[in-house]
Amino acid sequence: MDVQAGYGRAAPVLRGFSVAVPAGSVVCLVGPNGAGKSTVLKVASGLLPPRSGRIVVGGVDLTGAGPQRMLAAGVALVLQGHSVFREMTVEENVLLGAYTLKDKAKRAERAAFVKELFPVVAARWGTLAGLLSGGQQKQVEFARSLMIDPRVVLLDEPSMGLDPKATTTIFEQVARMRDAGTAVLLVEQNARRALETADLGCVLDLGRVHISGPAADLLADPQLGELYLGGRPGEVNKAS
Ligand SMILES: Nc1ncnc2c1ncn2[C@@H]1O[C@H](COP(=O)(O)OP(=O)(O)OP(=O)(O)O)[C@@H](O)[C@H]1O
Repeated sequence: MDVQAGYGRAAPVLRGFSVAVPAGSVVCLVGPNGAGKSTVLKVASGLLPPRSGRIVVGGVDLTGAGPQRMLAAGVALVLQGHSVFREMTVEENVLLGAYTLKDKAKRAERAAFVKELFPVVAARWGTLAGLLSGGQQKQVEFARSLMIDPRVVLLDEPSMGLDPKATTTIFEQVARMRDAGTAVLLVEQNARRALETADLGCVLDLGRVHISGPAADLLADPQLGELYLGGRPGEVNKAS
């Protein structure tokens, strides 16, 4: 809430930024390159302490908490690109997400849950993760992030580098995570597709919220479409 944040002595990237991610919803952050979308995720996951403002998780003020405390409070981060360990099996990769869970029964329960949620993960459980396609690896990362039963998952560009078919699957899986009870804060270059999956959208510009509201309203706003979503859906080049 009202977060100012930046890097080193440089001018702030976030200048009084606020976003709420209600339980059971996907919130999509949209904005031009360099607007600070990834920075929001770094602040929310405890990787970058805010210069001012507050971070509240489930009603508890966690401002200044590092990544480990944020994780313990139920904030999981899925990084941009691929972070599976290619030489380890899918099972080993997924179970890494549960290293803070000491209770074996709870670990097994969560593993069964993520296998049900992500059928590909279950089907390739014993396979080396490096042998999976990019979209399948991303689902392994989703499954790993859900092992701690997080309140909120932060997703940084999950469709990056994926072909259209894999992108569709990934957005379907984001919706399934939400439907299974996890709140999601999603950053995507593919803003239109992401807003189609999201419940709420928030446009970030110059370090502040430019506009926020139901994702469907943002998608329907012609001005936003021109500025941030690469034109209207299905719009053809009028000059041709
Ligand atoms: N580790 C860093 N050190 C210094 N400056 C950084 C660092 N990471 C990001 N920045 C700067 O912060 C600003 C916002 O970057 P950020 O990655 O949050 O934007 P973004 O909206 O996610 O952009 P993109 O869509 O291009 O990924 C940029 O000007 C960037 O150069």
